[in-house]
Amino acid sequence: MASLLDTTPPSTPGKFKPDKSSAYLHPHHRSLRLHSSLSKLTFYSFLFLILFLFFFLLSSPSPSSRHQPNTYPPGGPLWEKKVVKSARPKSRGGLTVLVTGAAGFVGTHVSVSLKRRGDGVLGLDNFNHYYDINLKRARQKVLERSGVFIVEGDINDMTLLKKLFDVVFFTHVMHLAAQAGVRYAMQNPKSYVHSNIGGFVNLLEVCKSANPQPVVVWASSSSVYGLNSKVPFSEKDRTDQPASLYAATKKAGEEIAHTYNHIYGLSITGLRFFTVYGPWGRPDMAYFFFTKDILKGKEIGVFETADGRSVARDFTYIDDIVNGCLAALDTAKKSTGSGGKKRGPAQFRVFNLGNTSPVPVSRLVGILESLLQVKAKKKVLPLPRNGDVEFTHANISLAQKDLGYKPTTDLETGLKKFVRWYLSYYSGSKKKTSSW
Ligand SMILES: O=C(O)[C@H]1O[C@H](OP(=O)(O)OP(=O)(O)OC[C@H]2O[C@@H](n3ccc(=O)[nH]c3=O)[C@H](O)[C@@H]2O)[C@H](O)[C@@H](O)[C@H]1O
Repeated sequence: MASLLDTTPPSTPGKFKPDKSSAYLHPHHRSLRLHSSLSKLTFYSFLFLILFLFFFLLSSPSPSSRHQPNTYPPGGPLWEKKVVKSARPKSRGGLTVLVTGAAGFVGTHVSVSLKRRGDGVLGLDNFNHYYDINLKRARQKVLERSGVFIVEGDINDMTLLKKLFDVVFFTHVMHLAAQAGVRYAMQNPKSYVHSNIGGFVNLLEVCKSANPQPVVVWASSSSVYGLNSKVPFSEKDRTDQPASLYAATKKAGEEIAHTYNHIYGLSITGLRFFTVYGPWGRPDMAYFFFTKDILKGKEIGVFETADGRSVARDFTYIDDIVNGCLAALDTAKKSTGSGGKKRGPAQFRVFNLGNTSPVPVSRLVGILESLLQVKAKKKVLPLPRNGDVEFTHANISLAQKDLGYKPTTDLETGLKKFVRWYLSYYSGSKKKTSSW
C-alpha cells in the first residue's frame, strides 16, 4: 500500500497526474483527496488485473481453449467448425481419421475413399514445394468437393497437432506425410530426417499422449529391402541394407514405431508400398515424367544393370493400395494405452502392399509409347549409384491373409487410366477422367 500513497505516476499516464498544489491544502481536504485517489487507483488496478486475466486466459493453449474460438493459430471458430465437421463420421460406427499428407498422391485417394464410405476425415498437409504445388492445390479442391478439409500445417508442429487432438477424438491416424523420392535424398538429406524421422516421432508423441490413443497406420516403403536379393521380398527378409537415405529413414520409422508400440501400447501398422502409380500421381516418379518428356519429344534415360538387364519394379496401382490402406485401418486392433501409459501389449504389424509382378522399366516405356502413340527418345544408362535398387518384387501373402489384400490392376490397365487422367488434367479439360 505504501507505494500507492506516494505520487509515482502509474503506467497509464494522463489518468493520474501528481498535483503539486496538494502540499498546501488543509489536512482534512488533503486526506479526502488522498482517499479519492486511492480508490481510483484501486479501481484501475482491479480493472487492469481483470483485463490481464481475461486476455491471458484467451491466449492460453490449455485444453479448455477448445471452447474458446478465435484464440489459437490457426484456430478461430470457423476453422474449428470446419475441422469438426470434416472429421465427423456419417454414422456412429464410422472411423474418425486424421490423414497426414492428405494433399499428397496416396493421401488424396485414401481420404476421398474414406469419406465416401462415411468415415470422418481430417486432412493435414504442409503443401511443401518438393513438386508442383498446383497439383497439390488441385487435389485439395477435389478433397473439398468430397467434404474433406485440409489443415495447412506440418507434422513437426507439436502445438498444432495437440490442438487438433484437442478438438477431435481421432480413432485412427493414417500417416502418409513424408519426404518421398529415393534420388532426391542426395540433394536434400535433411528434409528426410526432418519429415520421416522428426515428424513421425512428433506425431507418435501426440498419439501416445492422447486419451484414448488412436490406432496408427503409416506408409513405410519397399525401399527398406534395399540390397536384399532374396525374391520375392517377404516381411521376414532382412531390411538392414538400405540403398538410399530415404530407405534408411523409412527403416528407422519402422524401428521407432516398434518402440512406441512397446512402451506406450500404441497399435501400429506399417505398410510397405511398392512403387505406387496412377491418376493424380507424383511428378517426380519415372512413369510420370517419362510421359511428360515423351510427349515433349525429350530424351528419357532408362536405367539398366551392370549386366545389361533393365531395372524392374513391382508397380502397384493406386486403387489397390487404397484398398490395402482401408483394410489395414479396418482390421487394426485398438491401442491399449491412454494418456502416455501402456495398459497391455498392443498390435504391431508390417505388410507388403505390392502387385507381385515386377515389370522392367523398358516395358513401362513401351506401354507408354503405345498409349501416347509417340516413340520415346530412349537413352539407356547404367543404373546410377544414387539410391536406386535393381528390382523390387513383393510377396503379399501376409497382407492377403490378414487384410484380404488382392491387387487387381496390371501395369497396362493402370497406365491407361493414368494417361487418360494426365492428358485431361494438363489439357485443362473439365471432363472427368477418374471417378472424382
Ligand atoms: O516403392 C517405394 O517405396 C518407392 O517407390 C518409388 O521409388 P522408385 O521405385 O524408385 O520409383 P521411380 O522413381 O518412379 O522409378 C521407377 C523405376 O524407373 C527407373 N528410372 C527412374 C528414373 C529415370 O530417369 N530412369 C529410370 O529408369 C528407376 O530405376 C526405377 O526402377 C517412389 O518414388 C519412392 O518414393 C518410394 O515410395
